[in-house]
This record gives sequence, structure tokens and C-alpha cells, in this order.
Amino acid sequence: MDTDLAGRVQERDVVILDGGVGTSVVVHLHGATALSWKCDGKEILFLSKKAVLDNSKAIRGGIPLVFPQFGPWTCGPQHGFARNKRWSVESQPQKADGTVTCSLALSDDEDTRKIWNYRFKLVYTLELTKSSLSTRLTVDNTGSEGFTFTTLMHSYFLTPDIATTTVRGLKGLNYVDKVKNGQELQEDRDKVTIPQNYDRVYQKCPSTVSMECSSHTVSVNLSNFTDVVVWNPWSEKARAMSDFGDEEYSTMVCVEAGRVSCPVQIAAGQQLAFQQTLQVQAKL
Ligand SMILES: O=P(O)(O)OC[C@H]1O[C@@H](O)[C@H](O)[C@@H](O)[C@@H]1O
Repeated sequence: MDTDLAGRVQERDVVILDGGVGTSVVVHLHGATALSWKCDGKEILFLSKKAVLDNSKAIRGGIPLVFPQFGPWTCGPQHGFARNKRWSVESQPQKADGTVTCSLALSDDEDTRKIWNYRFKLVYTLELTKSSLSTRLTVDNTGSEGFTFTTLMHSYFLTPDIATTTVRGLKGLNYVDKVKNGQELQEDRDKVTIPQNYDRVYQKCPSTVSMECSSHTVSVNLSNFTDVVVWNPWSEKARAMSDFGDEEYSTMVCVEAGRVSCPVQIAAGQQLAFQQTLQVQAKL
């Protein structure tokens, strides 16, 4: 077990993808939340020191999965139930040709049908290589009627300093600014800096955006995702969150790949896949 997580999580609650030479991913079965991704010994994901890891709450950090609803939901919890359910292991980590692959699954049950009466199976597949992590969510409508949903991979990235962190690939895109009452604006910067409370939904995104900090760049390659949410709660909101340290906003940024602006329709028996590939490039 990773030394930073030892003592914080129970072994029965996690699955570890071990790529060797300081490369690994630790996934919590609660929400299928990737808690840690180490690339050549370096941690890439932010996990709050105050994150609750006892299966009782959505995990504050890593890569929580949002399904079937992004944001507030009239039927159930904010960001849906997937991040609050225990997932099962569909296939244990296996290493072949330098890639470690593992799949987790979640299907509808009595509790999900009580609040959202549809039949589904989600399969979440992680693929770890020396410098990349791909996460693919397959949504299978196993019922006899269609439904709509929104979904998102809520990646929290660790950065040495938010003041020198930028997000690239967003120039020219329209975005909804949730901090400014949902105003629709256009991004005119090549390098987006994050100097305050940010909560923006960028729409019609190109296939790659990236997070750049002083030590490395993480590119986020999107497949079947059209939106990217950039989120940082900043100091005031940080203080109001019980599972987030007061100063931690200065060492993280969320760059979230999603299908959230417009709900996805899925017919009975249909299967749809959404994928992001994160690639790390260290600065020399
Ligand atoms: O506190 P939660 O439910 O994990 O949500 C965190 C944030 O998640 C982001 O994706 C949303 O755009 C924000 O509005 C929200 O505050």
C-alpha cells in the first residue's frame, strides 16, 4: 500500500494497479474513486487531507465519478449516486505489455431504483501505462425504456501552487460561469489562470485540454466528452467545506471531463462509452 494512504484506507476497500517503477493507481471501491495516481514516483492527483474514506461520503479528491446527474438533483444527491455507491470488481488488475488494466462495475439496485427508476450497468475501466492513465465509463441501458443522464469525471489535480497553474485549450470556447449566476461568456485567454473561486462549464471543447503547473503538464484527452468544468472553491468556500482543508485550494484544481450541458439520451439496450486519457509530461 502507498505510504501516504496507509492507515487512511482499509485494504478491503481499495484496488491497486501497480505498474512498477513508482507508477501506480489506488482506486477506492466507494464510488470507484481513483484516490492516487503516481507517475514515476510523483503524485498527480489531489486528495484532501480531510477526505472521508470510510465509505460514508463522496470522496473529496482523486477522480470521483458523476452519474446520472451533474450538479444539484431533484431526485437525489448532488452529482448523482454513483460516487456514493460501492462498486464491485469486474476484472482484477492485470498487466500485459506494460499496461495495467482493471474494471469496476455498478448496476441499479433497490436504492437507485427508488430515486431513479431505470435499469443500467456501468463499467469503469482504468488503464495505466508508464506516463498515462485512461479511464473509460461504459453506460449500458439494461432496461426496456430509454433514459437521459449527465456524467463527468471529476478529476482533482495536485499542483505546487495555484498561482502559477494554468489550463490551456479553452480559448474561444463559450462557458457558463456558475459563480456569476450562470452567465454565458466566451474565453479569450490561451492560458486560463485561476485567481479566485472558479466554477465554469466550458462547452464544445476540443479533444485535448491541459493543466500546466511549475513541475509538469497533464493533458486531458477527451473521447465522447464535450464539456470541461474548471473548479476551484478558493478560500471562503474551502472554509465552509468539512472535508477540505482551509488552505488546500492553493494546491489543487479540478479539470473535469463531462457530458453535462446537454443530457445524453440512451435507448433501451444501448451502450455508450466516455473516456478521458490523462498524460503526464514532466518539465525539465
Ligand atoms: O461539493 P461537491 O458536491 O463535490 O461539488 C464540488 C463542485 O463540483 C463541480 O463540478 C461543480 O461545478 C461545483 O458547482 C461543485 O461545487
